[in-house]
Amino acid sequence: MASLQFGLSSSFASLPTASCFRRVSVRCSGDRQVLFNRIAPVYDNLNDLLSLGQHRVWKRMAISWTGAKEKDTVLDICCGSGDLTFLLSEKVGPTGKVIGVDFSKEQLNVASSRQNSRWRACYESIEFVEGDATDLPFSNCQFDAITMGYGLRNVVDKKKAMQEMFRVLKPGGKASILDFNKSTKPFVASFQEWMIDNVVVPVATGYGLAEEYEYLKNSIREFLTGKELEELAVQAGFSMASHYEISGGLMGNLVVTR
Ligand SMILES: C/C(=C\Cc1cc(O)c2ccccc2c1O)CCC[C@H](C)CCC[C@H](C)CCCC(C)C
Ligand SMILES: C[S@@+](CC[C@H](N)C(=O)[O-])C[C@H]1O[C@@H](n2cnc3c(N)ncnc32)[C@H](O)[C@@H]1O
Repeated sequence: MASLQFGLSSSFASLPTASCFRRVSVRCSGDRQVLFNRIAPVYDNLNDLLSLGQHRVWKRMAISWTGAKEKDTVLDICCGSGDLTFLLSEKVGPTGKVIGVDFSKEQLNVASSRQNSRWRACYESIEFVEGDATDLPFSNCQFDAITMGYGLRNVVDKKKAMQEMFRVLKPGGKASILDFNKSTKPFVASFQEWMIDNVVVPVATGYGLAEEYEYLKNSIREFLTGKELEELAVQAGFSMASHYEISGGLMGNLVVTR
């Protein structure tokens, strides 16, 4: 046995170590949790750099579609570092209530640091909560409005996430779901993938996060088209569902009404 082990170990000795084949598996929820924990320290800066700041425009559009107003109680699902959570708090003000929920501890740590580092009265209304979009720790009909920015595409069970969104939203309330658009136009899809391959991943490689950002391409390929997202929302019980393409179809925003 020893010789066999020796033989095996000696033949393996010349092979590259497993770490050379480090591939980031992102098939299951736990893998995605690890991925977003890993990118948390650079996530905001890379979004600004790689979208030339445009992602802030897209997020403000998503907020405007919620109809959130002063004194509302609102929820940001898959809040990450809190971009949409902070924008919601500016809408509902200090008399409103905003909850940001995410399952990545590191993303929530960044969000809390941002909340503590720049004081605004409306930020006092924000609470960051660790939780899963497919099993929200909230009551039925608790929220006047909901946002979900670049989250649904990353959730493994999208149907359950949509059902949970329906459950916690008040009747007549709106949810605004911003994400990459899975375009049905070949040129748009090709441009999206070219940008990821030739701009996004090379830049991310400089941060040691090539595989984490390579995930983007397949996550969009495996996502739902705008029409399919509308169908998913209606199946979950929403009375209205409209998907709007933005920035030439690179991004999309689904607006649903309970
Ligand atoms: C805010 C944006 C993306 C957030 C985001 C979502 C994810 O699912 C990820 C998964 C894994 C790693 C990172 C992310 C992630 O950052 C959108 C803007 C940032 C994008 C990374 C840049 C996308 C570039 C566009 C394809 C083309 C932009 C053209 C023009 C500059 C507007
Ligand atoms: C691309 S980030 C988006 C963050 C933020 N909404 C924004 O617009 O920048 C996706 C976030 O979704 C979270 N996420 C993915 N799947 C989740 C799930 N099942 N439950 C809770 N959070 C999840 C990740 O941890 C990550 O913070």
